[in-house]
Amino acid sequence: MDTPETARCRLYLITPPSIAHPALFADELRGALDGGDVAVLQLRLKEVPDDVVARTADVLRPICQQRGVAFIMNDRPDLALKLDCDGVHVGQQDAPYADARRLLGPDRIVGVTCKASRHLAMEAAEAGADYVAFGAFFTSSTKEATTPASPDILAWWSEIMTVPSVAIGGITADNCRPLVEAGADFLAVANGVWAHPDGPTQAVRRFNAVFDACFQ
Ligand SMILES: Cc1ncc(COP(=O)(O)OP(=O)(O)O)c(N)n1
Ligand SMILES: Cc1ncsc1CCOP(=O)(O)O
Ligand SMILES: [Mg+2]
Repeated sequence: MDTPETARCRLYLITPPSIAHPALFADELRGALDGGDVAVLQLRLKEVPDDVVARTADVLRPICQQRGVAFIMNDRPDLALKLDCDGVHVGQQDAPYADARRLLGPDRIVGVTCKASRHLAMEAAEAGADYVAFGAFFTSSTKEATTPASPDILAWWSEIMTVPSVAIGGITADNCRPLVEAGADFLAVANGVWAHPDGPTQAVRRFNAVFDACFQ
């Protein structure tokens, strides 16, 4: 997740909210990864029993890790460790950053939701978070209750901080350009890839075409 100041923006995929058949979703994931550069896949299954999360992780993690894509668990530092994930993403209602770091050690990734708060982001970065996540930038069909964020926060952050930023919330290949131009290091996307009318491969290709256009 290293991002020098001028680094090209990268995709941070988030799984759909439910995965009924991990083997079928694995094919969609392979298709998405065939579409171009992807930095991260976050496994985000809410209110699903741990054994189901574990079985899903065991199918998806090797696909990611074989292709150099970091595999991140949402919400649960304990599962991230148990299932040998590359890291965890924690929100303000989840385990505190310090607890996640203590459990996962210095080498795994710990990212923190900061909504639209400069204060939360400064706190997380000073505590040692590997990235700070801002959003939602657009209406999300994946998560209803969100805090509206404006691209200004990405521009402010990239001016003064080196810790990478992740932008999230309703992002598509068609609306993402202002976020990339404002300095987002990563775009976290669920629906904009898995529900793209032309499929995940094309979606990833189109995001990367926008990144190419902004970083040439
Ligand atoms: C990259 C990234 N950013 C933000 C979130 C949201 O986390 P949180 O606020 O804990 O909400 P839930 O995802 O748990 O519903 C995220 N998951 N990933
Ligand atoms: C987890 C989360 N947090 C804020 S918006 C969001 C959902 C992201 O999914 P989508 O890209 O489909 O809006
Ligand atoms: Mg959470």
